[in-house]
Amino acid sequence: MIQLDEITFRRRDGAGYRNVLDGLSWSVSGAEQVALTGDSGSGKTTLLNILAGLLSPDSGTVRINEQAIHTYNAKQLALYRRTIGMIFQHYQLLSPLNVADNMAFQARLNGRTVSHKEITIMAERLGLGDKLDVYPAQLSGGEQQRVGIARALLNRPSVLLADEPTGNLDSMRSQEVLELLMTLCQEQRVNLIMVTHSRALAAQLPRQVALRDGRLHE
Ligand SMILES: Nc1ncnc2c1ncn2[C@@H]1O[C@H](COP(=O)(O)OP(=O)(O)OP(=O)(O)O)[C@@H](O)[C@H]1O
Repeated sequence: MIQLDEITFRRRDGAGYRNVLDGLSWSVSGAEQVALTGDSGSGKTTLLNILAGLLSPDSGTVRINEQAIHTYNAKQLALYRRTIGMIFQHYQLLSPLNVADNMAFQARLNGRTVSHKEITIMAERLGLGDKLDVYPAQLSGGEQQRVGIARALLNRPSVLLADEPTGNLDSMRSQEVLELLMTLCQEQRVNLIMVTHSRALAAQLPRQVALRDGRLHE
């Protein structure tokens, strides 16, 4: 459950400032899957970063599952960030760890025990069943992307923020990864917010919103 009210976020623009987000309000119910679209520079990544607690709005309120994160201090935000999942175009896998350990990394960092069985099941679902012992450098871009998805989901997040999660993949792979992401989020009842430039991908999510002039349009 996400509730944003009257969010304003400004960036320096030449000599002055510009409101990238300008009185933005938005409500997303639990486990809803939403595609976030908008022109380049419209503020999509800024909005994801606010939802992730990486940026604070200049004004307005941000409630994620009843947590008023706009009131949080740095320590509280760090704890909050552990409860959400983030998938970015650059998957940031850890090169000295094999696929299995990369998958479990985030959950373990949060003190959650991840069994080998859990890792194996997730790997099978993502078509990585025979890759658990190999290292990121030996994987294709699509495989690395799927390890990133597994890592986020094994952490059992309540919200998954995905910024162009299929950005580096060809259209067939993008389609595959999107379908997996949607299915797994549905099964785990995870709120999925996915930024994409692709109309074809956006159209497959049950809800689409476009960021324009600092606000969201359904
Ligand atoms: N660190 C920064 N300092 C100043 N301005 C920034 C910074 N990061 C982004 N901006 C500006 O804020 C605006 C929104 O950027 P943002 O990255 O959120 O857009 P976006 O919709 O995600 O774009 P894209 O689709 O190209 O990734 C842009 O005008 C950008 O130039």
